[in-house]
Amino acid sequence: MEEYELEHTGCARQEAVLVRGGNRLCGELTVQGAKNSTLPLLAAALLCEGETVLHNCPALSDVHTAVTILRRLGCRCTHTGDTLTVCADGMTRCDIPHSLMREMRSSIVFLGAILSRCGEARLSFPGGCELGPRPIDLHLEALRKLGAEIREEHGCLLCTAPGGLRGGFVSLAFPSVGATENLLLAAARAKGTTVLTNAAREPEIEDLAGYLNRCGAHIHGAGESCIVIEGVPHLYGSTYTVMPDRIAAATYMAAAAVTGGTVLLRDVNSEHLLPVLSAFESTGCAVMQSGSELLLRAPQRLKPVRHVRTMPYPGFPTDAQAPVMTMAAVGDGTSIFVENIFESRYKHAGELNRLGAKIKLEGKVAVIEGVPQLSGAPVSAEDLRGGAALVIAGLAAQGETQVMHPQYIDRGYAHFEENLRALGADVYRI
Ligand SMILES: CC(=O)N[C@H]1[C@@H](OP(=O)(O)OP(=O)(O)OC[C@H]2O[C@@H](n3ccc(=O)[nH]c3=O)[C@H](O)[C@@H]2O)O[C@H](CO)[C@@H](O)[C@@H]1O
Ligand SMILES: C=C(OP(=O)(O)O)C(=O)O
Repeated sequence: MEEYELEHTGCARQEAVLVRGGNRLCGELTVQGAKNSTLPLLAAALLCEGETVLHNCPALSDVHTAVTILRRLGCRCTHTGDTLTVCADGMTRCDIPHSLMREMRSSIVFLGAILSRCGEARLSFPGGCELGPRPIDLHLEALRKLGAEIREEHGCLLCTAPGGLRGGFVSLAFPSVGATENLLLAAARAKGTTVLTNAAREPEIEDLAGYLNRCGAHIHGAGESCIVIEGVPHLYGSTYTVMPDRIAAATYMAAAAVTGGTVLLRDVNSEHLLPVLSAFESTGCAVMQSGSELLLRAPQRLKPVRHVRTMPYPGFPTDAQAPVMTMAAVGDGTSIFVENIFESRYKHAGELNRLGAKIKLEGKVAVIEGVPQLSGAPVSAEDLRGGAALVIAGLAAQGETQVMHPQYIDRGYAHFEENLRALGADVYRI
């Protein structure tokens, strides 16, 4: 075992992804473990006595940040390959510095876990990709229902749970993924029973509950709108395999699709992908599933995607909106997208237009008139999925595309260029 040092690139600002378009992508790929599952699972390690051993952790800068937070809290973190081992028995602190909080949105899920473990927590507001306002009012409201006292001072959240957290009734005004996770983490060891209604139903919630239950928690109904958590006094660290990343899978499918290619993905949970599979099928792609494998075969020219409306799970995931928009951009006809989750998640559209796409925006609606051919140009990633979408568009474009600020892509895709090269793409980090 070595001290944890995942080989994330932590790249400097002047780096770019260089794509020479035109190659048809063909081949096989094993999909990484889910970022959005790994991060709350690492926070869950704080609640456990003994070691948490997580297999299938992707090598991402966000995972690196989560491990840095854990180490700063006094946890021991080691890794072998994609297995991370965390022991929180020697935890010494209950605060996270602003510099780490602002690195990623998921830093906020440490709040529920630290509060439960220490009875107090001090941290600031989380950072992450700019997708419009991303308040945490629902997280704080939910934790207050469990007895937390939270004050905001100079941008810092000062949280205590005098007498410990107690179970309670919580109804979320919106099925927020992060607020649901924070509540599961806070309630798992609270005194008494917590009932959460209008909970997020994303598969990552089930993964978190699955791990906590393996450690001794009593959580019922994860994956449904009503979750019941009977608090237990102790949780014991366990071994667990992170679920496959449904958004990474959709991204590689889109990459193959825009090049008229064929890709066989391994380690996929097709059930989690149902909301996006119909979008692929509407473009004329053939999709075949067998066990944990999924085969996508794209036609030479895609049909339009027609309609995409992002919604909480089981609706179409907002995280797949940008990659799928690249397919609409080269489809034979007009597609209409409606982004219902985040206020400002179309920053990639203007950059796609630089590559020759025809996308018009009006509020939450994007109208995409497919063009037969994109043409390479310098563009800039403004967020994680938008950055991946620009690389995908570059694969379909004639000539060279340079995508600046690839550090966004490193937040969510492990070995992105390497994986695309394995499928035949001409793509390099420069
Ligand atoms: C690390 C992680 O898992 N990130 C995912 C998580 O983000 P995240 O957990 O931040 O997303 P939420 O489900 O909380 O946010 C959805 C919507 O609710 C709003 N909201 C949320 C919390 C709150 O306290 N108040 C509030 O108004 C947000 O501004 C947003 O408009 O779910 C999103 C929606 O599927 C995904 O795009 C992100 O990839
Ligand atoms: C928006 C995302 O992540 P985060 O919530 O961590 O910013 C994402 O994974 O697409």
